[in-house]
Amino acid sequence: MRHATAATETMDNNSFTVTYLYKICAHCERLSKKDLGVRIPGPLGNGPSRFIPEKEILQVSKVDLRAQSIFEDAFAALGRLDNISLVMGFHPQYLESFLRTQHYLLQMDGPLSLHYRHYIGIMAAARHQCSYLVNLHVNDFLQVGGDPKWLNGLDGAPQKLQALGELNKILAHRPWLLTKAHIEHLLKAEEHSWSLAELIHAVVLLTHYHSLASFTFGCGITPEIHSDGGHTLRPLSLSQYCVCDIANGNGHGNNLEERRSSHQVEVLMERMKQLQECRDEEEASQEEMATRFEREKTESMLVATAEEEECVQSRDVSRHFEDPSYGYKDFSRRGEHKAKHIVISTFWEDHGYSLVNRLYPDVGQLLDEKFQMAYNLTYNTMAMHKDVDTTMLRRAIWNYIHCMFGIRYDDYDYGEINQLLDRSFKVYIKTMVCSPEKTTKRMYESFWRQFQHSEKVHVNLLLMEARMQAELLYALRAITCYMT
Ligand SMILES: CC(C)C[C@H](N)C(=O)O
Repeated sequence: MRHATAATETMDNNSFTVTYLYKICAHCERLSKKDLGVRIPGPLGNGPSRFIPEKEILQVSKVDLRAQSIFEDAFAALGRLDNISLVMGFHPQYLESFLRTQHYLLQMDGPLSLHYRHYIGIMAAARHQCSYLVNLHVNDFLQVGGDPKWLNGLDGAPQKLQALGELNKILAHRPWLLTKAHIEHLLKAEEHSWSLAELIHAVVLLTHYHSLASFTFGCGITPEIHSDGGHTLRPLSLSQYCVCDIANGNGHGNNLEERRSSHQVEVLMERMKQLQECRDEEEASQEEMATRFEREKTESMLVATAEEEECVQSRDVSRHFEDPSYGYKDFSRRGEHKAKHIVISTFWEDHGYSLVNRLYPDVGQLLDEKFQMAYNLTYNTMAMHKDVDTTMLRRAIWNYIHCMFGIRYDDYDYGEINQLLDRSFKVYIKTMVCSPEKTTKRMYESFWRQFQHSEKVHVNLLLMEARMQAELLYALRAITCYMT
C-alpha cells in the first residue's frame, strides 16, 4: 500500500451516511475504501484466483484480442463470465475449444434434459467437495426449472440419478475398477433404466466435472462476488497492506527461496538435452521399458498428497453424494490392479472416439480436439527462455498422470519422468489429480518457482485433460465390454 490519503468523502445514500477513506495500492493501483459507516459486502478473495495476482490475469484480456473476443462470446452465451474462464484466458486457443465443448454438453441438443445435465455436474463436483462448481450448477439447475427438492440430497432425486451415484464414485476415484456389470446395472434397471446414449452423455459430464474440479482447486479459483463464499460483510483489515497483498502474498518477500531455485529451469533444460541425446544413442528393450513403467507407477503411489492443515475450507456439499469416505486408492496396493491393469493407451483413438461419436454425435470430435489442443499447446518457452522445444516435458507430465491411472504407452520410456519431474511437482500433480480438494497454495508455489503463472495454468490444463481422458478410457472400456 503506497499511502493513505487524507481525503474523506461523505455520501448520503437514502437514510444512511457512508464515509470512506481512500487509499491507493502500489501493486494494483486500486483505490480502496476504508468503510467508516455502512457495511457493504466486499469480495472475500481478490480476483479470480487465490494463487495468481489479479492484475496478471486481467492483463491477458487487455493485450490479447482473441481472449477478449472469446470472453465477449462467452458472456453473450451464458450471461456471465466465470473465474475459471478468466484464468483459462491465459491460453485463448484452448479456452475456445473448452467453452465450445462445455456449451455443447450443457446447452445443445443431446440425450439428457437440461436439469439432468446440471444435476450430474453437481454430483460430479460434489465428489471432490468443489463448492465453487456445485454452487454454479445449483443456480443453473434452478434456472432451467430443476426441482429444488433434489438439492436436499441424492435421495431427494429420482432413482435414475441415484443409480448413477456408484458410477460417479468409482469414476472419480478408482476408474480402473469399472466393469461391464456396473454398466449393465444402469442399462438394465427395470423401471429407471438409462439408454446407452444417455449414459454416454452422463459419463462425459461426470468426467468433465471431475477434471474441472481438479482445475478449480489446482489454480485456486475463487468464488465470484455474488456467489456463496465470494463476499464478506466483515471489514478487511487493511493496516499497511492492500487486499491484493493479503490474497496473493505480495506482502512477504520470498527472495531467499527465489535465489535458491534460480537454476532450476536451466537444470531442467540441461536434462532435456541430455535425454534427447541418449534417446538417439540407445534404445531400451521392451522388458526394460515395461519395468521402468512399473517402477514409476509404484513410486507414484508413494507420493504423499495431503498437507491437511492448510486445506481449503469448503461449504458442506456432502449431501449431494454418498459414501464421502471413498477416495482415490493407489491401485497396486491390495493387488486390485492385477486383473484390471491392461495397456489401453490407444483405446481412445481406436474405439473411444468413434463410440462416443456414434451415440452422441459430434462429441467425440469435440473431445478429441480438446485433448489434442491441450497435449500440443506450446509457446516454445521455459520461464524466461525462448525457442525451447518443450515436447519432452509436456509429454512426461501427460504420461505421468496416465501412469498413475495404470495406462501405459509401450513406446514411452518412463525413466524420463524421474529425470524431469521433481518431488514437489509430483506432490502437486498427484494431489491435484487424485484428491484436488487437498491442493494448497503452498503446493502451488513450491513447484517450478521460476515459471510464469501462465505456465502453471498450462500445466493445469495438461493435468485436467489427461485426467479426463484416463477416466473416459476406463468408462468406455467398460461400455464396450458390455456391448460385445
Ligand atoms: C508447461 C510449460 C512447460 C509449457 C511451455 N511454457 C511451452 O510453451 O511449451
